[in-house]
Formats: sequence, structure tokens, C-alpha cells
Amino acid sequence: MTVTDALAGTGSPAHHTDPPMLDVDGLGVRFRLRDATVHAVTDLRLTVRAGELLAIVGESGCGKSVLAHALLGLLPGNATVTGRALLRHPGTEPVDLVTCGQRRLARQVRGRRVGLIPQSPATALNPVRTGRRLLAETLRAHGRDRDDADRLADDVGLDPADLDRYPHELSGGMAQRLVSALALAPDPPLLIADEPTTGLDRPLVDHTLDLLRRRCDAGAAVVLITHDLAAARRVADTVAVMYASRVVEHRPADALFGSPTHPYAAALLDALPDRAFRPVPGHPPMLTALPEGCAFAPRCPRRTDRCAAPPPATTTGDGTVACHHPRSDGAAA
Ligand SMILES: Nc1ncnc2c1ncn2[C@@H]1O[C@H](COP(=O)(O)OP(=O)(O)OP(=O)(O)O)[C@@H](O)[C@H]1O
Ligand code: NI
Repeated sequence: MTVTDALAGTGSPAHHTDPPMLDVDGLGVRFRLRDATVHAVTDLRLTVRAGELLAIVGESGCGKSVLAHALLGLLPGNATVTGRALLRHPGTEPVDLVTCGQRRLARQVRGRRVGLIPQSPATALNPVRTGRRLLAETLRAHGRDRDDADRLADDVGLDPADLDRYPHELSGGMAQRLVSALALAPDPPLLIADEPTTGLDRPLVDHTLDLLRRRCDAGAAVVLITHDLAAARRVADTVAVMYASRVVEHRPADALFGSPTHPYAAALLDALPDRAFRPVPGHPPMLTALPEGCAFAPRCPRRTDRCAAPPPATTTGDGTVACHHPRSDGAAA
């Protein structure tokens, strides 16, 4: 399958025969606390293909960053990860990121096959190295020409002269662009970008999004984690909406933005300034005390008694939705 085929297929997984590059199934992440358990990711299923840009959206605290860290083996010791996350690469056996172990993740996966643009760039940067040195080390470690540093800076919209600064001399937006350049340097086939546009002004936001889009068009798979729905609408092929640790709707971007099926997805879209500009009423539940049934029910205009039972994950014509009362106008034609 060529990249062009991947894009021509409207981004819908159903159109393709090649197995996805990343295939996550039944993924769960729990954190043990002294007197409680945080269910940060629950029974999560996702796929991403080469040439596909998947946006993961949802309110703060719903589990987006924990998902990214789980895939890269970057969770702290009080975390338990269950389920499966297969990473495929042509010509090699798939690697299960959940079970393959830290050694393999460090040697073969992190940076090389899966790049991460972390959500908190300031803490990700070594304070005693200039950006140029950090970038040169990364390029060298991956067998690339250190002269690529200026080009990478340019790609992410950073003045190459700013590479000679130390991390504490960078603004938040500059640090953000530097960590993006560091993640892009090894040219990973799968890139996970966790809120990569934080602290950037509008032109640089668009510049960064378009850069991610171009990487997909060149054959990479990109997972864009963002609370910015306008960003997702601009560049995503597919969108997964997370609510309280679960994916509640996963469909092609055009379909989701055109006619959301899950009431939460519809409520998120209504919060957009160019739509009703109405915030989602109420608050998400505590992840230490998730209900057995639908976690969105207390905020949901469509709730009934049935919502006390776990919502079934239903396959629509173009994706999945987990709801007892999906909006029928959002159903596939
Ligand atoms: N080490 C940890 N121990 C306990 N709970 C944690 C830990 N790390 C994250 N959590 C909890 O997991 C939940 C999901 O956090 P996560 O950072 O994934 O949210 P998010 O969707 O990325 O939010 P944001 O949009 O604010 O970045 C939160 O309730 C958070 O408090
Ligand atoms: Ni996050």
C-alpha cells in the first residue's frame, strides 16, 4: 500500500488491507495509590496506519498522556499496564510494547521506531547542554549527519541561532520547538506528539501541524494528542475521542466533525468558538471512582436508565462508538 492509497482511502481503517503500524487492544493502565486506584486508561482499542494522522482529543485528565507514556514504557513504578500494543515494521516480527521489556524499548523502540514529543518540554531537556549539542547527540546516536541540526531547527520554526542557547534561556514556545526537533531527528516511523503546540502563537501552531501532516504524507504514522479540536480538524485523518480513560468514539475526522455520534463528542464540538461556543456542562468523574455504567451519563442530555450498564462498543459504518443512545444523525449513511 502506498501513502497515496492510504490517504485516498479517506483515512478509514476499513479501506486498507495492510495491518496497522500500531495496533492497541484492550489496553489498561492503573496507578496504585496508598488508598485508591486510578484507572487512567481502560479497555482501549486503537489502530494507526502508515500515512495516517490520528488525533486523540478529550478534556484534561482523561488519560491521553498516560496512554502515550504506556506505549513508550515511560510510566512510574506504581503503574500496571495490561492488554496489548503491537508495533509492526515491514520485514520484522511485531513487538508488543506492553510486554517487550525496558531493554528492548530503550534499544529498539524509543526514539528510533517511536518518537515522542513530550507534553512538558522544559523537564525533558538536559539543562547543561545547548540545543545544538542535544540535537547533535541525537543525530549522531541515530547515524545521521550532525549538520542536519540547522535544517531541523528550520523545520520546526526555530531560528538556528537559538540552538546555541541553554534550555533555561529558551521561552516555553522555543523549548517546545526544540523538543519537536529532537523527536523528529531520528525520523521515526511512528511519532506521538503530546500537545506539541503548547505555548506557540497561531502561525507557529499551524506551522507545527502542517509539519506533522507532511510527515504522514511522507509515510509516517502520527498520533497527535491535543485538547485543540481546531488543530485536529485541520490535519487529522481519524479522531479518537477519550472520556474518563476510555475511547468513546473513533471515526474518520470528516465524519466525526460533520456528525458526531457520541453525545460527548457532540458536546465537545459544541464548545468550539465557531459553533455554539457552549462549554460541556458539569465535570468529568474521578478516575479513582469510575461508575460501572457510562461515565458520561451524569452530564449527558440523552441519558436513560440503560446508561447504568456499561455502554456497548458498536461498530458503525466508519468506526466505533460506545454509547447506549448514539445520535442517529451521526450514524453512517
Ligand atoms: N503517576 C501517577 N500516579 C497516579 N495518577 C496519575 C499518575 N500519572 C497520571 N495520573 C492520573 O492519570 C489521569 C490521566 O492523566 P493524563 O496526564 O493522561 O491526562 P491528559 O488527558 O493527558 O490531560 P491533559 O490534557 O491535562 O494533559 C489523571 O487523573 C492523572 O492525575
Ligand atoms: Ni496530557
